[in-house]
Amino acid sequence: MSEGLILKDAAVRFGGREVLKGFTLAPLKPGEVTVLAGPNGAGKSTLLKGIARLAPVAGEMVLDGEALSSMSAPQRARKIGFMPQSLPSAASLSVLECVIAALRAGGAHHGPDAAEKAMAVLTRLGISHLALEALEKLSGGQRQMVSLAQATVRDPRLLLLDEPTSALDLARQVRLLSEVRRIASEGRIVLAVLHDLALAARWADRIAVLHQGRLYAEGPPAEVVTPAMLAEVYGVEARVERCSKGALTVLIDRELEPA
Ligand SMILES: Nc1ncnc2c1ncn2[C@@H]1O[C@H](COP(=O)(O)OP(=O)(O)OP(=O)(O)O)[C@@H](O)[C@H]1O
Repeated sequence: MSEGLILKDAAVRFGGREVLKGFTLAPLKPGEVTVLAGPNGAGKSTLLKGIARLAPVAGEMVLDGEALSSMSAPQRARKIGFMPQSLPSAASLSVLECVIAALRAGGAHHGPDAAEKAMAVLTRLGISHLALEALEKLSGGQRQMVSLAQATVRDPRLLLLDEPTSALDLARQVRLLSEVRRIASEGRIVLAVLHDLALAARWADRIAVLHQGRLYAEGPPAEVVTPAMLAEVYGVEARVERCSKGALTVLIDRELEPA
């Protein structure tokens, strides 16, 4: 059995419009973090939803040798953790209850150890002090950390993250991405949408750039994040500078006139 996630010719149509067009990626391997980047409306969330079977997707999607389309919903829930772009807002539940509900969504952990497991995840993410707070009272950044707790509490084989750092301050961005790297290092597969390419370059093994529903480029960050890509895909004139430890700085000089 081949381990990893295979995405071949993924396509999504909404009405008559083709949003994702024959998207194929080199196999995503356990232990690796792949960042999916691209401009607004490129199709990134649609691809993640398609993998999680929350959007009507065609093409081949195979996880550890098994087609996602042939799995039952509970099987998929056990194998895939999905952190959506929109933050959780189940107002009447506490943080702990939300995370326990996410744990039970996979069909396992109905016993008293569910609370213990949920608390362990909250502690790892540094938000155990929020356990008994109502979700509606949390800040956007706090809710985003709860959303990660929900996506990871079932120890999924495949973790899909849609702009997981968009509401986080600098320290919590590092905390979240460190946790994501730790999860990957346990032999899990991670695919995350990030807009911040410098952040992506610092934390990802590979970056895939989606442009107008198609794969534009993929590879190690230093090979993918180039002034030519930034001009063609994002329409900006930019400089890319290498820093220490392989990190990149992206300096945007101006928006280019449309061709
Ligand atoms: N349910 C839907 N019905 C119709 N069109 C949709 C639906 N969901 C997304 N789209 C369209 O698909 C295109 C891609 O949207 P998607 O949300 O995947 O983009 P994205 O790359 O995640 O963008 P962003 O960076 O702004 O979050 C957009 O043009 C959007 O309007």
